[in-house]
Amino acid sequence: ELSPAVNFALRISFYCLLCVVSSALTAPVCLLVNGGRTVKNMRIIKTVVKTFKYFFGLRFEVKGLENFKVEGPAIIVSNHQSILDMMGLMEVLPDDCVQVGKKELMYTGSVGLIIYLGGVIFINRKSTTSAKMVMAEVAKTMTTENVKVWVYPEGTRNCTGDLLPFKKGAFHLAVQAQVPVIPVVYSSFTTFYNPKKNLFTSGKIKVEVLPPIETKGLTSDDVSDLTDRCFRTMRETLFRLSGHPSEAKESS
Ligand SMILES: CCCCCCCCCCCCCCC(=O)SCCNC(=O)CCNC(=O)[C@H](O)C(C)(C)COP(=O)(O)OP(=O)(O)OC[C@H]1O[C@@H](n2cnc3c(N)ncnc32)[C@H](O)[C@@H]1OP(=O)(O)O
Ligand SMILES: CCCCCCCC/C=C\CCCCCCCC(=O)OC[C@@H](O)COP(=O)(O)O
Repeated sequence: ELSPAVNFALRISFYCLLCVVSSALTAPVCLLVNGGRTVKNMRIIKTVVKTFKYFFGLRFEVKGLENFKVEGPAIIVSNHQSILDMMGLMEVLPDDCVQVGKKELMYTGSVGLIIYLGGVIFINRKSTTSAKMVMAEVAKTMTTENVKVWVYPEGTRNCTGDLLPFKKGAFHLAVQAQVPVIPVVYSSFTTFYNPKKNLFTSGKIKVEVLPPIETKGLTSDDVSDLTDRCFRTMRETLFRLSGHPSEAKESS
């Protein structure tokens, strides 16, 4: 019987190896099929990544996919718990949707290459000015190229079972492009995944795509309210999906 620490390290290493090897094998396919960096590669990447859950005994229960069916572009915002989120992302990712990621991801070898080929938008989190410039450019191109953009508004991974305060970039982007915000919430991983306790077992993840929040007519003055509204809705949903004790009491 392996100790929990060894077992955890082995499972995480296997996950990373799977990402590295699959990326190395998928990158040439993307290049052959689509010729270079394009969001179309995400369809190929998605097909590969959707098989990963079977290796780890993870199950996804998805509700509200119909909420993605908005006409034209949108900003999708979701909670970010772990590097495992990549599986949950690919489970529901709509076509023609790119993600915003930290630029450090570009330097992860084959994984960086596949992320680059998939059209991920890289931002420098250490420079608000340059991040804002990149986001403003995205606001323009998402309309002309008709793509959706997926942002993790917490800006970093957080596996506490709660949300970190939201950064405002995603909501500025939505208002600048006058496109709806679609929140997506994943139930807390804490029952089956906790790096501090060396816990990583099989488990079920509930996912809910919430109704789009319109931003037509909103200006930069409304960004804070929009951010708060999304935060509150997503936090309530997170607690409901995760069976949070205080929420469970309130709703019973
Ligand atoms: C085959 C197997 C292969 C595997 C392949 C898998 C592929 C999957 C790819 C998955 C990629 C996932 C990547 C995930 C990540 O990397 S998450 C981390 C990076 N993402 C983010 O950080 C996004 C969220 N962050 C933001 O939106 C921030 O707001 C940011 C733009 C980065 C700026 O950060 P910061 O300075 O910390 O921000 P604040 O929000 O506090 O803003 C400061 C003030 O500036 C104002 N602001 C912000 N943005 C804008 C804007 N666009 N226009 C105008 N003004 C803006 C903001 O309002 C603040 O001012 P006030 O306080 O309101 O006065
Ligand atoms: C051949 C060279 C090998 C290099 C090693 C590469 C190892 C890569 C291992 C695993 C890849 C996991 C999938 C990556 C996609 C998930 C993106 C992600 O979750 O990034 C974290 C970022 O959102 C927030 O960063 P921080 O929480 O602030 O930090």
